Amino acid sequence: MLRWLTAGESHGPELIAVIEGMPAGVPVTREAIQADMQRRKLGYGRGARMKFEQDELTISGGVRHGRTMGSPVALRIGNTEWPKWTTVMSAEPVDASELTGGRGAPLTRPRPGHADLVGMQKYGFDEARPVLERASARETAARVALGAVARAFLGELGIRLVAHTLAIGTVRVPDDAPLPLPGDVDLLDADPLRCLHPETSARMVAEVDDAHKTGDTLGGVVEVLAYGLPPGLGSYVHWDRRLDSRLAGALMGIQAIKGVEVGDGFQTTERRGSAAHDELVVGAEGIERLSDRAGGVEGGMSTGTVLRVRAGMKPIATVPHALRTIDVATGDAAPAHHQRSDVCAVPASGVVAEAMVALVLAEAVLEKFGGDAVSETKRNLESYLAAMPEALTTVVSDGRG
Ligand SMILES: Cc1cc2nc3c(=O)[nH]c(=O)nc-3n(C[C@H](O)[C@H](O)[C@H](O)COP(=O)(O)O)c2cc1C
Ligand SMILES: C=C(O[C@@H]1CC(C(=O)O)=C[C@@H](OP(=O)(O)O)[C@H]1O)C(=O)O
Repeated sequence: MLRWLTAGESHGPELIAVIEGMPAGVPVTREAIQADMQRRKLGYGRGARMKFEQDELTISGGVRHGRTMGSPVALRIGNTEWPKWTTVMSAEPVDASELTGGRGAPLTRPRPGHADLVGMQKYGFDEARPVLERASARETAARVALGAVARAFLGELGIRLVAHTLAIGTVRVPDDAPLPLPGDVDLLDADPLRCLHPETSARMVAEVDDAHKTGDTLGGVVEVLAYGLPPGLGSYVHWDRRLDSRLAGALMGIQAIKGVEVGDGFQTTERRGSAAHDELVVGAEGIERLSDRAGGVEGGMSTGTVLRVRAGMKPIATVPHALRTIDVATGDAAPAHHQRSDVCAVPASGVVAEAMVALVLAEAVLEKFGGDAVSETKRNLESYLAAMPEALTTVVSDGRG
């Protein structure tokens, strides 16, 4: 069983992440995790905070000499901005007089579209600070750190992931553009929007500029691809064991994600059955699918073809051209609170989505193949594939072709 948790607030001293159930022998280094966290900070349209705040990673447990030991992997991500927040976010009680102005001023004008108002109602707060501190997507730095460990584990089994930006607002990569391969990650990271289609990327930049100029914000769509999966991860036997259900839950669990598609998703609903599925033929190396509309999942199980899932992000709620709200301290109409914000965080969401998919796949792999050491997981996976009757063998796409 693989389980993981994160803790920590947006302006607290640090984020904490723990993953339990990772086999021994997985290569994990501070440098590799830090590199993934750095990728999450990229993207045209991110706010100033991404530039001045640094993620300071410490591996506090579970790793020795660059390899996991089978014990819980514990990670700390220190926040270099903490010295500015020691009073506002102090764990110890502070005097009310210390919280009167600046950062300490009560946030009583909840932002429509953020967690502010309902969080106050639910947890009994009279201002939004304690709500937004945890609702904030700052927490996704911890998920990306855990996802880096999951990705390293999957990498040992030949499973490789890549995420890219498919749309920013209404600007979308053409349907016939080639899919990114795992080897394209550096190219994607070098693009301002993490988009592999240069013409579309340039239009996306213009779209972000326009939203910025008009005091507005943007959402979009990201896609995650996983290459090298064996058939049979997940199961059709129960709803909560379906791989697509678990992927959808994990992706919807990312702040601001409002829709998930597997494969061609909603587009499939517009097709007739004769043009909606992936027909099977016998090829040189076994059974092949003539198309990949299903996105690598049939019956809640991986098919062994490329896994393709998409997540749709709503526009950022902290709109500079502030939305109408109520000041809950006075009951009067007021503009929503706004200090600074991302204009667009879709490219970062792609990196987070990749981490979430890696965590779900790592869990599904361990459920099927087990293993206290990654070498054992690998042996079990190989023997499962070797024992597959020839008449049932499909070609696994490793993303090299
Ligand atoms: C990477 C990332 C960055 C985000 N940056 C902001 C931001 O700067 N301002 C903002 O209001 N929301 C931002 N959000 C979205 C909010 O966290 C999210 O809308 C909020 O937690 C409410 O949750 P919901 O949108 O799922 O209802 C970001 C989300 C992600 C994934
Ligand atoms: C800090 C991060 O993202 C933050 C997520 C976020 C939100 O409301 O989700 C709001 C912004 O923070 P602030 O309101 O303090 O400017 C983002 O910068 C991060 O991704 O590391």
